Amino acid sequence: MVRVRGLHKKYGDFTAVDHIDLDVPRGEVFGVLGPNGAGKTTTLRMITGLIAPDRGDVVIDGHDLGREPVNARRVTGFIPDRPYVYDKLTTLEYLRFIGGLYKMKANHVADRIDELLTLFGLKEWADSLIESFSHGMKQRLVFCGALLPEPSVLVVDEPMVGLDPRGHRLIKSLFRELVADKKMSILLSTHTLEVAEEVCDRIVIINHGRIVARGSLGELRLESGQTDGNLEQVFLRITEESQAERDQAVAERFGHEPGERS
Ligand SMILES: Nc1ncnc2c1ncn2[C@@H]1O[C@H](COP(=O)(O)OP(=O)(O)OP(=O)(O)O)[C@@H](O)[C@H]1O
Repeated sequence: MVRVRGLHKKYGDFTAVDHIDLDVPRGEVFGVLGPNGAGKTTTLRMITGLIAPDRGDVVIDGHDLGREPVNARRVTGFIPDRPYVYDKLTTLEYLRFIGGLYKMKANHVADRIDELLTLFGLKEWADSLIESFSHGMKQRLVFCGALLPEPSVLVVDEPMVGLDPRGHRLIKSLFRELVADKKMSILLSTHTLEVAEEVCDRIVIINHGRIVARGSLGELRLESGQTDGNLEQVFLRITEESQAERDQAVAERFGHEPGERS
């Protein structure tokens, strides 16, 4: 499970993530939604330990990321928004390299690789150089690499980019299968709201680095007043309302600056 408390990150004077609290139990797909620049990637990268927060705590399966970074990362799989892979390796070399990093036993690595390449339709490219792969094939390979060590927490940033419709279907059903036996938690950020609607048990909506709504789709519908709406309608209503509240707060604050009063 994932427990996040008071996560905060500034870039210079700009606050990218502002006091985020999250709890993701095992067996749950948890969606992190928000407009461009809302702070989703920064939040997910802090949860995986790739960016250090200015303040706040992240605990992964009982391991505090600040105090036990290796133990916390050992159980975390990360699929970033762009597939960074070593182009000059073959599929097998790349996956064996990952197995080595996680100190997996060679026969277990071989079994897992076979299983994952079959699942992701890459078996016939096992000996091909990654540089010959399309964007979607690289994305499938990144999924294989992240799942190889059987993480208990999977953090996924924009998983659908580059995938064809068959890939979309595979990933959506895979997410539900991975959490079905309650051994894994998935934290997922996406702009593809149809995917979030289909796979997420609960959702937070972030805007300007802050959580502006959280709950199941049903709860978000109630909160937004869009009781029959789909997630897109609910998302647009909530983000528009939070933007209007923010604009009003800024106007009130700066509209009453001493120098501007008559
Ligand atoms: N390294 C950095 N230096 C300065 N500002 C940054 C840096 N990384 C992110 N930001 C800023 O922090 C804010 C949040 O960025 P982030 O990438 O987390 O947003 P996001 O919600 O993932 O957006 P998108 O949906 O467009 O991918 C943005 O305004 C971005 O410009």
